[in-house]
Amino acid sequence: MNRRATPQPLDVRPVTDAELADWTRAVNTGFLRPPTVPDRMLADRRVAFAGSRVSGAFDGGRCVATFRSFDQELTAVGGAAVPADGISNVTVAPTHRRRGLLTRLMADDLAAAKERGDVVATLIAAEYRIYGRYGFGPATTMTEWSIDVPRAGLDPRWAGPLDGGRIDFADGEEIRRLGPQLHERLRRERAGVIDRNEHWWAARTGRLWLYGDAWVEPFFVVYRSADGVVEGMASYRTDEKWSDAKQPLNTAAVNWLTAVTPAAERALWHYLCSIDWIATVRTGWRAPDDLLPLHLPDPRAASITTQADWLWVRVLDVVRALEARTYAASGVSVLEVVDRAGLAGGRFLLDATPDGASCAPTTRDADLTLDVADLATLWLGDETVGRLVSLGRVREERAGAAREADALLRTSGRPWCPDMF
Ligand SMILES: CC(=O)SCCNC(=O)CCNC(=O)[C@H](O)C(C)(C)COP(=O)(O)OP(=O)(O)OC[C@H]1O[C@@H](n2cnc3c(N)ncnc32)[C@H](O)[C@@H]1OP(=O)(O)O
Repeated sequence: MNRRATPQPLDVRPVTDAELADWTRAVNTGFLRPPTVPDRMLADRRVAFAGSRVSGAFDGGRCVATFRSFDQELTAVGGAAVPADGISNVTVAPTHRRRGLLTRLMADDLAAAKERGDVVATLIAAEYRIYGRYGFGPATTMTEWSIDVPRAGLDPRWAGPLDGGRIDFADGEEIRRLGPQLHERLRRERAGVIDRNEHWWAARTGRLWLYGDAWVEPFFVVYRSADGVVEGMASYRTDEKWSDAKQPLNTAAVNWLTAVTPAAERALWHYLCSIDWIATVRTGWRAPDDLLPLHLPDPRAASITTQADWLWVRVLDVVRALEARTYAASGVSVLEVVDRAGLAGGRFLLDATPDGASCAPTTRDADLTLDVADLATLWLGDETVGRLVSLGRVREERAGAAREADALLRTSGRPWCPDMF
């Protein structure tokens, strides 16, 4: 008789230290990477994941689903950081897909994050259609440009900043020493930026091997102002490519570039676009309103290679999320927030002024009805209420309410999350 065995219930739970190798093989399998986990990478992951909440699903002792979350800080509009539940390493083995494993892991993690008091959860989505069902909305956009250096029109004889500032090469040790302070300055100013812990700097300077192939040292440069203050930094790698006619066709690919003053930003891009042999600069993950193209005498030399949703946010606490950000004007808006998961929904009165805001549950009539995922999309300022009304995603309960809400939520720049996690 041809009878199928009754499936055993899957064991969904936190992963023990001894199971980390099996868990990491499962992550690699889910991400279509060679499953082998080199000993050094495993040891380094153990260090980097020490504070993480690592969980998985097991079938007959084998790891078939993975999930990791960790404490993160996300900068809201205006510069205040909110506690976030950063989510990463989400995989379900192709042999166990579409049985609700991700849904179980996500529900457990979001409930725990809410319980801990996190204001939002965050992730970078592999595919657009996975996470909306769990209340996440796309909250920042990433743009990458490719710069055709000979067409850009920057002075090729440039020999460094003319404002008294200077650019110097740095080694990994210097980047680990100087980088964290620079990033702290960036994240006090820019909505969407997340914190970088010591493991982030260790992994980007060869101290920890967490992902991908073995370490290849990039170039690091630091910009200092005339009075010696570090205001910018970049990491980039280059290839070796020459045409048959012996013309250099090399590319400089930026891993990350941080600048906290206009002078630093101008100088670092000019530097990258005037390195001998470099014909193309790939900018890495920038904000869609990055000034870069306009730094070039011919902005058309910068063509967009990628533009896509980047950081996804899930609001867990509407009151704290709305009170954490700043507002462009004074006004009141009553929001009916719909949350199918029952974590954050309700009707809230936002009373905003440029000097501060309060938000509280209310029984007043709603001005706008929206899903918790759309609230996340609006929260960092990368979208407008008016556009979401046109898309049929936000319902205007009172004529003019969308325009009034946009006047409050409007921001002068778009949010930017420079990091993948
Ligand atoms: C933050 C990050 O780490 S992003 C990385 C995400 N991981 C990947 O993309 C790796 C490859 N994919 C996978 O590992 C898995 O397919 C996952 C993790 C995306 C989904 O896991 P599953 O356990 O199959 O999801 P689950 O069964 O809980 O699905 C729940 C619902 O989401 C839907 N869904 C799941 N994955 C997708 C997808 N990629 N696209 C569209 N819908 C999806 C399912 O169809 C299901 O819908 P239904 O309830 O209407 O039937």
